[in-house]
Amino acid sequence: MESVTGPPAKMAARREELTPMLSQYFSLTEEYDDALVLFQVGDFYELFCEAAEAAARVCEITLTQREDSTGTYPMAGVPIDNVAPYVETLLGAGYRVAIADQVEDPAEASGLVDRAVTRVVTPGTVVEDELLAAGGNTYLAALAPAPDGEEVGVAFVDVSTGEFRVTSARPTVVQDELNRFAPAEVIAAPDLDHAFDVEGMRTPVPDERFEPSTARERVSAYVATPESVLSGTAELRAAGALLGYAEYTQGVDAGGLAYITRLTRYDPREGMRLDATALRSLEVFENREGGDAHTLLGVVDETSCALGRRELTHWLRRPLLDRERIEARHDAVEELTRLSLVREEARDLLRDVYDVERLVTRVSRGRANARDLRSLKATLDVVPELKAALADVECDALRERRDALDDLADVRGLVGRAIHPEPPIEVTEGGVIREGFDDDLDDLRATERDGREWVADLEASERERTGIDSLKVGYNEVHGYYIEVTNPNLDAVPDDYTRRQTLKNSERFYTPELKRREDEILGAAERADAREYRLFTEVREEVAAAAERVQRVAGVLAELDVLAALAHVAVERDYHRPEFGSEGVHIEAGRHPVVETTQEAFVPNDADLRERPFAVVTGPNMSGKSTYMRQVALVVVLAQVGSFVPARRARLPVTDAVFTRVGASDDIAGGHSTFMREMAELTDILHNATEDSLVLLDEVGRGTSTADGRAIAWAVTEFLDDEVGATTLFATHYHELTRLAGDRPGVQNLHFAVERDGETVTFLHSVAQGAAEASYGVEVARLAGVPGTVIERSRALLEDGLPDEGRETVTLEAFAGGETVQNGHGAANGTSVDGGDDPVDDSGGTDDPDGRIGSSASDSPAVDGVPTTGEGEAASEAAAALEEIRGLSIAAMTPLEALTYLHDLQGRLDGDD
Ligand SMILES: Nc1ncnc2c1ncn2[C@@H]1O[C@H](COP(=O)(O)OP(=O)(O)OP(=O)(O)O)[C@@H](O)[C@H]1O
Repeated sequence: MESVTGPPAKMAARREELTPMLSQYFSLTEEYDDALVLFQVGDFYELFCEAAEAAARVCEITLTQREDSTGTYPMAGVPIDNVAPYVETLLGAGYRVAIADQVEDPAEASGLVDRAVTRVVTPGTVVEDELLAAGGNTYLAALAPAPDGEEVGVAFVDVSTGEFRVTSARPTVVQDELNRFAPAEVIAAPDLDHAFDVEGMRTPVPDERFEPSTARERVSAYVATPESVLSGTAELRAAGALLGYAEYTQGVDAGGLAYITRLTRYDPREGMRLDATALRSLEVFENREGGDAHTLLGVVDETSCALGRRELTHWLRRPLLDRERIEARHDAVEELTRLSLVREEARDLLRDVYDVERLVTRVSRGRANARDLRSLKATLDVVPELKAALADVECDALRERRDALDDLADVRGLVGRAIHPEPPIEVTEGGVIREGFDDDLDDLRATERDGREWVADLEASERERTGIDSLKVGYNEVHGYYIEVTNPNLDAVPDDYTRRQTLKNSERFYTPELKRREDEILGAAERADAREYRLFTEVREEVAAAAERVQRVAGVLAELDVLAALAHVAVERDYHRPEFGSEGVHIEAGRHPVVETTQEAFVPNDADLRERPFAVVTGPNMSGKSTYMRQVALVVVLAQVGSFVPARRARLPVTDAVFTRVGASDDIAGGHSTFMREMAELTDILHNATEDSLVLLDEVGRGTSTADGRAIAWAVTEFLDDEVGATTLFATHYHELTRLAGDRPGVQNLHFAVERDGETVTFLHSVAQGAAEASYGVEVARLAGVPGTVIERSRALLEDGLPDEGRETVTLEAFAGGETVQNGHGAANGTSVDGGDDPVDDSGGTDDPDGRIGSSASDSPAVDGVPTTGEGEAASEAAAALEEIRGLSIAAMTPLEALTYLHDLQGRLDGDD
């Protein structure tokens, strides 16, 4: 980023000559040198010099010139009333924004108005409602290494809700946690060696924030004995630095974030390992295009309020491992599926629940207005009703939650008595406090009211007294109350009228009594407004003192909302309660929770992985392989989240991790080649999967040559079966893998069959035992219209193997852009490897170290036996073709595209097209 934060160079050069206001601006930019300072001048926030230019560019606002003794410089401003969208744009462009407010009433300032930074807005510390997604979380994270360097402490806070979590673990686990929480901003200790992969902004902070003594002091401001909550200095440093930085951004002193009451240390092993790759490929939160339509969250999110939605996201992000806890959730869901009236009543009541987690943080920060307090009360009013609705529930999980609901009668009562039911947004202009709450206030308002009534009656009485029928009594801001008499009636004006204002057709007057009343009314109103504000802040502080209790209630409401939502989904979508056992995965009539909602007739499928936990899944493209594999994983995930599952019956082991290596995920943006990425993901699985894990492999080895890919796939299967014992579903086009089932008792073949009727092929989408036929690719090619001769030739080659095996051939090394190890097996000749052959065998390859083709084009298998049009021409055509092939991205092509391309190429080499 260009250096537009910090003090402007131009001002630095002429520091002494700056006007007092710009000098103040300059000091603030020096102090907050990692942010753009928005400097309040009246109703605008202004920026100057380079900062103004940057803001003008990013926010598309007008740049103006300002002139003083130091010369001219650019200035840009945004209205205070509508600052949120600009802040959002600046954050989006990678800036932090320091809000420098006037902290003194300009009317009372003797000279320059005092200004101070009241808030630094950064991506991870946003609290403004306009900038936050409802029902989501925005996390800030801090990382600090343990003294032994083995573990890393990591802390997360959501400044808008007060959620605070700390843990420490090995770097790979910490990386998983970072993926799970996806913090919008991260700070790291200076001695952190390990590089973590995060998308959020990395913010440098002063080293001392991470010093153990500073950090300890900071944490102590929130929990009496940090050691009772945290384990080890890494956690302490991370937590302390995080709190320090969060306080800095909110402009408060140590301990000032009073609503952070739940500093929780957690163990990452409490949750199923579900890394970013798995979350992505299972489309839990985002679909493959990055949108939120057609995701697991989208299907099961039947929550009624933002609290519930946020909680559900947590649950999905961290499925449980503890069977008791999981089953307690299932008990609750089950009971709620039965008690449909209770469920629907609860869901209805929960719709009136506001986002109290955020409300209460606003209350604690002294930012809540009277409407917020009313919303809080409206939410708390739900509690007794909800308790009543749940009066007869029986399972422990629901009873415990119901009983944990504190209806906070004191807080509700206070807000109910004190705050007007429909208060204005402003809290300084009266109308906020209810009558009857405070005698002094009532007296003041009575005086005001009496005065106004007297004025209201004045018109009639003065008309009568003066006999002027057109006489009017009015009020304006500048002159106050007046009696208006039109020019023709001026003769009738009594002596006690004093002239106040002359208009074109009339004169305005006041009387001594009117003046006295006016002073009384205005004085009473002003004092009443001030008193109301004081009373309001007192009420707000009293509510803030109950923040921890409110947050606990919010937590229980959130859980009840999720349980009711899951029960609703179970009923609506015909999900059933899964059981747990140790025999292995067994799902009867399972469905893909998302695909079934988009498909007119979804075909349910069984998955029996008890005896043979490793399944090689074959079948043509589009037959349903990956849908099937994902549905098994999603059933497992949903079960451990505490949900019922889309299956007639499911008996499952508790799974410690779901790993996926699905599709040749294009990670061009990430700078890795597809194949490298694929192998990196595979490495992670092979190292970390256990016999309690579920592994999905889809098309492993696709990014390299067929021979390499097949060899890797074979070896991976052996390793997972022999060494790991994980439950595995492996979809592959390498048909020879199906032979493994013959030798290995733990491996089974499953396939997706299609029904053929003459020219038409119907995908049945149903899984069956055994391997698919090998020639589906050729079949699909035929359906797509590849010429008959090519099809016949392909069939012949499939059966007999490619001609001239052992001769130098075009190796697929060229296809992979030179990144693979050359292997002698050509693209297709592997299909002829018979039963006894070891597919990893590297014999019979070319020796050409460059991996280029050998002698002439006529050596290539594709032109075998085809007359050439002339040696020289053919050679140059072949060279051009090879060059083209080298540039191809095979991994990005479908088999059909590859086949069509080969066909065209053949035509060109034949010279007859
Ligand atoms: N059980 C099912 N019932 C109905 N339709 C299904 C079913 N499974 C899959 N489909 C439909 O078939 C389409 C293709 O499924 P899927 O992507 O799982 O096939 P695939 O065999 O993995 O294909 P490829 O090998 O090309 O990746 C899906 O988008 C879905 O619309």
